[in-house]
Amino acid sequence: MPFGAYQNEIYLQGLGGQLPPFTTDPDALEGSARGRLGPGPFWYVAGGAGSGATVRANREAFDRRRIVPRMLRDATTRHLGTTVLGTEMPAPVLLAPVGVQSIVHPDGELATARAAAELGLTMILSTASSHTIEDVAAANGDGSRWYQLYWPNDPDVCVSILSRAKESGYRVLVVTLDTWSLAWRPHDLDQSYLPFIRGTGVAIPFSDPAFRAGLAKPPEEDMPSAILRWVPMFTGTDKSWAQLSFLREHWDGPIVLKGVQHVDDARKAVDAGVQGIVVSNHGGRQVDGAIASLDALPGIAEAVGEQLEVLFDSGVRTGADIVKALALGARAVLLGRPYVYGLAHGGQGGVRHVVRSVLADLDLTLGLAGFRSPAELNRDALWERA
Ligand SMILES: Cc1cc2nc3c(=O)[nH]c(=O)nc-3n(C[C@H](O)[C@H](O)[C@H](O)COP(=O)(O)O)c2cc1C
Ligand SMILES: O=C(O)C(=O)c1ccccc1
Repeated sequence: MPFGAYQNEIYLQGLGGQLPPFTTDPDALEGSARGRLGPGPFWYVAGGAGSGATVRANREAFDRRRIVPRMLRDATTRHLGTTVLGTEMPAPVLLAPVGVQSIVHPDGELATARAAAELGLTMILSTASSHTIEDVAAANGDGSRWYQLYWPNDPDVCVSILSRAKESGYRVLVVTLDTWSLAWRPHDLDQSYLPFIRGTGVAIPFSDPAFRAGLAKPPEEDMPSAILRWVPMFTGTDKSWAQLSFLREHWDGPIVLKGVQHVDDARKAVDAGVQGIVVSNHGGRQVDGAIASLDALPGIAEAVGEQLEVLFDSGVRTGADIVKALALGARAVLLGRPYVYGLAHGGQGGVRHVVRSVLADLDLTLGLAGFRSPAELNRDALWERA
C-alpha cells in the first residue's frame, strides 16, 4: 500500500462523517500539542538552546530551498524503500532518539515502539528512555530498532548497556556526540524543569546491573543518590576520537555517530572506521547559533557520502523537507519533534497519525515533482535562494 493512500483514507472517512484524529497540518501540530501539554513538558520538547537562533535557522534553511517539479515523467508509481546499514526501510525515515517520552504520554517509548513496528519504520531508542531497553524491545516485537548511546564514563556500565541492547535485538549503535552536557536552555531553566528527573528518564541506568552494583542502596530506596551518580556518569566529560575504538571493541554491529556538523569531523568519522553519521545539530537544542543542519549537509555528503552512510536530522517537518534533505545527499532522515507531538496527542495512535501524514506527504510530493524514488533525487531537483 503506497503511503500516499493515507490521503484517500482520510477523504473516505470524511464521507462517513469522520475527521482525522487531529490536524494534518505540520505547521499547526506544535500549537495543537501546546494546548494539550503543560508548559514544562511542552517547552522541554519545543524549546531550543539559548535564543533559539538555531531552531529557527534549521527551518530557514529548508525555506531557502525549493523543489523544481518535473512533468510527464510517469511518477504514478513510487518506490520509497531503501536499506541503511543492513536495515530495510519502507521509506527513508527513522524515528529519532528522544529522551524521557513519558513526559508527554505515560506509554512513552512503548507507544513509539508499537507505532514504529506497525509502520515498519526503525525507531532509535534513547539512553535517556523512561522505559527499559528490554521493555521497549518487547513492545517493538519483530519491528526494527537501533540504540542511541549516551556514552557513560564508567566502562563497566557502558559495556553492560551495550550488551543489553545487543541481546534485545537493537541492530545499530547510534552514538550521540553533541550532548555530553545539556546546553543553556532558558525555557527549562526558567521553570526549573530538569527533564530526566521529571519524567523518570533514568529507567535504563536504574535497571542496569553494573550501575546498581556501584550504589550503596538501590535506586528504589535512595533515588537522589542514584541520580547524583548517574548525572556525572553521562555528562561533564567529553570523549576523544581515539576512544571510539572502545565502542568498536564492545559493539559488533554498525556504529553511527550523531551530531556531526563539520566536514573535517565527518572525515574523522571515516578514519575512525564507523559506518555512518547523522548530520544534526540536535534540533537546535545544543549550540545556539550553530549552523543550520541542512546547510551543513551538502558539503559533508559530498566529502564522505561514498565512504559511509550520511543520515540527516533537525528541522524536518514535511514531505518536501525530506525531499530536500535527500536531494542534498542524505540517505535517510530522522524525524524528531513531530512524532513526539503525535505521542502527546494520543500515544501510539497519535504517533501513527503524524508519521503516516509525513510519509503520505513525502510520497505525494516526490511523485508530483516527477520522481519515482529517492535515488533519482540530486541537487538538480532544487532551487536555492541566495
Ligand atoms: C524532547 C527531545 C529529546 C531529545 N532527546 C534526545 C536523546 O535522548 N538522544 C539524542 O541523541 N537526541 C535527542 N534529541 C534530538 C533528536 O534525536 C533529534 O536530533 C532532533 O529532535 C531533530 O530535530 P527536530 O526535532 O527539529 O526534528 C531530542 C530531541 C527532543 C526534541
Ligand atoms: O533534551 C535533549 O535534547 C536530550 O538529548 C536529553 C538528554 C538527557 C535527558 C533527556 C533528554
